[in-house]
Amino acid sequence: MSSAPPVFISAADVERLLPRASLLLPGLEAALSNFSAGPAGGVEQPLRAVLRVRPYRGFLGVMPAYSAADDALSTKLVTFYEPRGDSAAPSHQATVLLFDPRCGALRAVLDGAVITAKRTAAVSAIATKLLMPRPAAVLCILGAGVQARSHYEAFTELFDFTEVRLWNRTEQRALQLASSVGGAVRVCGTVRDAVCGADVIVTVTMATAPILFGEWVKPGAHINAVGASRPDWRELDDALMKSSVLVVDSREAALAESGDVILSGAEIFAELGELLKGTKPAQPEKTTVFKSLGMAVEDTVAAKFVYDAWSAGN
Ligand SMILES: NC(=O)C1=CN([C@@H]2O[C@H](COP(=O)(O)OP(=O)(O)OC[C@H]3O[C@@H](n4cnc5c(N)ncnc54)[C@H](O)[C@@H]3O)[C@@H](O)[C@H]2O)C=CC1
Ligand SMILES: O=C([O-])C1=[NH+]CCC1
Repeated sequence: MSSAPPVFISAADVERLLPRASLLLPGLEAALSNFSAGPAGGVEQPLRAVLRVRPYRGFLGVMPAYSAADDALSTKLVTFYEPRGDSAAPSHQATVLLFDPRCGALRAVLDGAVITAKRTAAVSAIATKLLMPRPAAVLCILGAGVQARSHYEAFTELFDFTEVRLWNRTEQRALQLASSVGGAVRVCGTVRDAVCGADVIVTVTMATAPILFGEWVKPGAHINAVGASRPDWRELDDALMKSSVLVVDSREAALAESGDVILSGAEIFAELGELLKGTKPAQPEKTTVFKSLGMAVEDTVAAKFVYDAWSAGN
């Protein structure tokens, strides 16, 4: 049973087998609900271990999870490094190991970068579906890297925005992203101009201090706060954190890892899984923040999706 060597699934093959983040929505919605159901939900997921690579301002995260509903066992190894002008390497690199949960044998080694990009955008889309104002016309993305692209692709597929705005710390990078995607994107020179009147805002930067301020945000807007995954890093200011209904992927992780949550002292209203289960109301009429840190079980769901498609000969 354990003798077959593991398969290696490259980034190109993950992209081919998982062409759209939206394919993950049913599996991720179920996994988020199961996670928030506690032990009865059958998700085993410890807080990730994050090791510092101090001389290089880098981090290595180890993210294991088992999902009984999916009967899938995996761990992701993800490195993320603060921006350095001299490095051509992507800021985030990842590998997912998928095991046979029945015997512990390693079945697949998958490139984790595409999985991370797509599952994160899919989870933001799940939160947005529940929390965005109705109607929602203007989407604003702050950041122009890997996650900015995956969020642009998922959100323009799933929602009917009439305008998409983009801001990045270096405008050139925003212009490059805007010209490489299919649709019309307005590149803005300041965060304030970009978010003014926006219905849905996505923050996907490597910022370590707030870039988005509550006074600029339209009441009732929904924000997906995806960056700032260290306890001393910020993307959102205290005013925005404290005046919004705050939804997180994992309470435990938010209280241990999110500078926006810890340093603002904002109260967590619910986990996304609780909104999905209906045990907490979504409140789309209010200003809402979904603080995403990324969960191992999301990678488990995505890796199993890709491995099953690969095994089926697709
Ligand atoms: N919540 C989740 O599940 C996940 C969150 N992330 C986080 O999302 C964020 C974006 O990740 P990627 O797109 O992969 O990174 P990336 O390196 O591809 O893009 C980062 C973007 O942030 C900008 N940036 C860099 N330093 C900045 C600063 N000090 N202020 C404002 N902008 C700055 C860069 O110009 C670039 O456009 C990161 O914070 C990352 O850790 C990444 C993966 C999963
Ligand atoms: O979930 C994830 O893979 C990550 N979250 C923050 C950095 C990487």
